[in-house]
Amino acid sequence: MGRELRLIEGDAAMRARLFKQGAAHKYAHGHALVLAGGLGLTGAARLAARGALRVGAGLVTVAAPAAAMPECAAQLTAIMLRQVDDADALAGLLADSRLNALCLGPGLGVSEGTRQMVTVALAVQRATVLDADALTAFAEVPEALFARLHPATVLTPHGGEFARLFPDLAKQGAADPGRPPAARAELVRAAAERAGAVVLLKGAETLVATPRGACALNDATGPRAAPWLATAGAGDVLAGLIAGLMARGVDAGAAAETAAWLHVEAARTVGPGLIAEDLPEALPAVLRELAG
Ligand SMILES: NC(=O)C1=CN([C@@H]2O[C@H](COP(=O)(O)OP(=O)(O)OC[C@H]3O[C@@H](n4cnc5c(N)ncnc54)[C@H](OP(=O)(O)O)[C@@H]3O)[C@@H](O)[C@H]2O)[C@@H](O)CC1
Ligand SMILES: Nc1ncnc2c1ncn2[C@@H]1O[C@H](COP(=O)(O)OP(=O)(O)O)[C@@H](O)[C@H]1O
Repeated sequence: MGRELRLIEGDAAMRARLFKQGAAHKYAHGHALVLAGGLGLTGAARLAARGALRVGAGLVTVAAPAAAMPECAAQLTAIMLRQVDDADALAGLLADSRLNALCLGPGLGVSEGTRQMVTVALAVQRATVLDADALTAFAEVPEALFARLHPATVLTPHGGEFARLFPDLAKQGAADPGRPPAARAELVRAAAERAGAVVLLKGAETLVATPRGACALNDATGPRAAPWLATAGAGDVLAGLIAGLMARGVDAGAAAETAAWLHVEAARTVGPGLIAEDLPEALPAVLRELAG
């Protein structure tokens, strides 16, 4: 018999981890850092950063290379901005241990520079989300990535990215939407065990597996269907939501599950016509409804 596949729900445990209490100041709610790509490529990181801020990280900073600083500065207000041109500069910035959750990948580019930044980020052993180009950059050398991962890392591949890192598991149908989630869950568990990190495989039926063998389903079919979530940048926002929750101290598995659930609720609040920018802005209504 297969192992349990839990359904992610907006329950009391989720409420307990989402709502801020008491008189704590902003640093008590964590500081998320989102790495941005070059000129003209910063939209994805800005979407992620906005998600991190809306989900309650106390502070969010975007780090961008020199050429992209004016573009970011023109677009960011509550979100802070720092210049980071390469892996050495990132290492310098990370000397500030208050930057407690990192998000790398959206719009970052598939390059040696991205691999070096991922390596630096993983070396400091802080809560980290790796998405998009941070995954694709290791397509030729997935074992080099897995060797550096730690349990506070969340990988958020879509089906294509999953196949680049786990080609054998993809061939067995891990990301095949025609297969039942319970069958796919075993393959996503195998991915998480191999990687030594949480793996969130995106789709209408998103699966979240931990390296210890737990697996949960965020079901966006049937009554929770939100097909309009298949829009450019939606996954970038999801990566930011996870980073924001981890900045607040939520562990990797719970952060991935909670973010996936909120993401679909936000999409359902907006409805058809949704674009990625709408997702962070829909969060206050989702959180209000969840609070009851
Ligand atoms: N506003 C912005 O700035 C935005 C910036 N963005 C940034 O762009 C960068 C590239 O990201 P990306 O995801 O668009 O492209 P890529 O990594 O080449 O993968 C796409 C290929 O994979 C395959 N594929 C298979 N299954 C799949 C699935 N389930 N879902 C999706 N794809 C699937 C499929 O190939 P096929 O199967 O069709 O041959 C497809 O052609 C990245 O940095 C991202 O952050 C975007 O987020 C958009 C908004
Ligand atoms: N048919 C669908 N129904 C519900 N959610 C979907 C559907 N298709 C994709 N999604 C969600 O939309 C997001 C797309 O992310 P991704 O593929 O990374 O796009 P991008 O790179 O443009 O941000 C994921 O969170 C995924 O779970």
